[in-house]
Amino acid sequence: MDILREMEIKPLLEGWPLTTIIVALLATWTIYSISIIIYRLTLHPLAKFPGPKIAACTQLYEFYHDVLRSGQYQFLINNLHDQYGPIIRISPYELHISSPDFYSQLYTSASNPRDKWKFSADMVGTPSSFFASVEHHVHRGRRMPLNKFFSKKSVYELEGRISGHVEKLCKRIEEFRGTGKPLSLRYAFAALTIDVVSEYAFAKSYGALDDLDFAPYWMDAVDSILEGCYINQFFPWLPALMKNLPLWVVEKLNPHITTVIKYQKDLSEQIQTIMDNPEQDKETDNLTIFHEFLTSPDLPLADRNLTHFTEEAQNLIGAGQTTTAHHLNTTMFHILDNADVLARLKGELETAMPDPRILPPLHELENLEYLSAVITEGHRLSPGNIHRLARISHDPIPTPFPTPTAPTHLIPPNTPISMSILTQHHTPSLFPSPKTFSPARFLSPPSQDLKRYVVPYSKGTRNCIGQNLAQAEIYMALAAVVRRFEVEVWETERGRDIDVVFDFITPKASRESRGLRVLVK
Ligand code: HEM
Repeated sequence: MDILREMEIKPLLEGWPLTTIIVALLATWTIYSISIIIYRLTLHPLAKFPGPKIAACTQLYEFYHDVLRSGQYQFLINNLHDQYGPIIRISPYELHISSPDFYSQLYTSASNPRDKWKFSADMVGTPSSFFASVEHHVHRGRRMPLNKFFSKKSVYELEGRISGHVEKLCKRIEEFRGTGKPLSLRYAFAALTIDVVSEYAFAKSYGALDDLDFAPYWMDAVDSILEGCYINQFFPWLPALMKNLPLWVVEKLNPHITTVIKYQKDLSEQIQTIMDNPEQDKETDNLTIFHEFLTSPDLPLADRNLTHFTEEAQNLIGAGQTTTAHHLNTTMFHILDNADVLARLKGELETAMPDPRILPPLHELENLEYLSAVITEGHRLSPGNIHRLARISHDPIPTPFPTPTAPTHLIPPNTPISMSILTQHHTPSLFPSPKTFSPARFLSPPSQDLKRYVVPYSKGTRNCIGQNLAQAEIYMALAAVVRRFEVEVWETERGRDIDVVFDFITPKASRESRGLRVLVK
């Protein structure tokens, strides 16, 4: 075979100078690229949809804005909607929609299944997790065992685990009272959320609230993993390669990763112990997600292994920590930054918590009208997940927005279609002055209708599995901190420290941001 191949190729190339071969290859590549571009602009099923031509021609446009400019495409997409309308082509393959009424058509229940787009599933570098499962049925099988664990009922049952950590947070805040020493609420809240999610899911708190400085390395580690999300997307083989590199090389490339690797090792050991004896702890309070996985008939056999469990655990920690901490940090800033909001919230909490030392049960806090409005407005103004969430329908979807260039009103099947929570929450026709923090917009009678457009946890089969846990943390922490402490914002500016300027799936403020810092009086 080899001799035959040599005989065919050799005479063909013999006598050709190297430059001629390179020029021929380049010419072939150029002709191929031009043909692809012409196809994408003319005959491609998405050719009729509006949007910048450069985005339709090549994904390098997205690469430029998300990889080279660090998570900037989402913000540009918002501006592109002003220019091109509610449905736009943002890459050769993907459409983005800004019409809030389309949300429930895209993020649907199991009776109208959607797949995830592999390109966006690759962002987190955990291919065997349910978050990154592409096909609807694979996702269902992997997520099913945990649905019960994170249900509203389970959260109520485990309320004590959460409030215990809120009490610990308050004790730590107390240490700063009257000292004149600034307290980083950003790291304090992040410590709370990592302790809660680790205790809730793995029955083993990471003890970040016990650390003198609130273990900032946890948040920094999760942040640094998330900053790599676009690299993972464009080079999906990279996370697997990193896992196989010697530790010292990985540490050189990303010093924050040491915490994560150590934590993954701890987690693997804990999982292995449970795998060796899944019946252990069954009668105690120490049930973990791994017990659920191992004893659930729903989890496919192929997924009952250490790699799968570790990836699920890693996602829960990452998703559970930064998102909830972001809400607490941002919302607390806006409460303190708006004297009337603070006064009204304190008034409501004084009635609900006559003895500030006693935190009412969660269901009572959830019935407080103003606290609920503040929390919803916090989600609206600065949602914890701002990246566009792409879904694929195997059937064509009718679009309600006719455009001169897309007269068929049908989105072709198998097209990645995305919407973004940030775009939706900042729609001025629904939320006038969208950048203003105004809980009152959710108080007047039309508010119930307005609330359905606030979708911080997304919708449909792939909505946030941890939303009941997150809501519980947020209600308890805000109620306790606002009722018990007089705090004053310290050297924190909205533009520099709070407002979001990067989309790394979760939102991030400027590089100079130190988060919310306060003095406790
Ligand atoms: C304010 C807090 C939170 C916000 C705003 C939030 C937001 C979201 C959103 C928008 C999604 C959908 C992502 C997608 O479609 O790709 C999601 C998924 C997810 N969230 Fe959350 N989340 C929060 C808290 C939590 C917590 C506390 C946990 C952990 C217990 C968690 C675990 C997850 C997981 C595992 C998924 C993947 C669900 C799936 O693919 O089926 N989240 N979250």
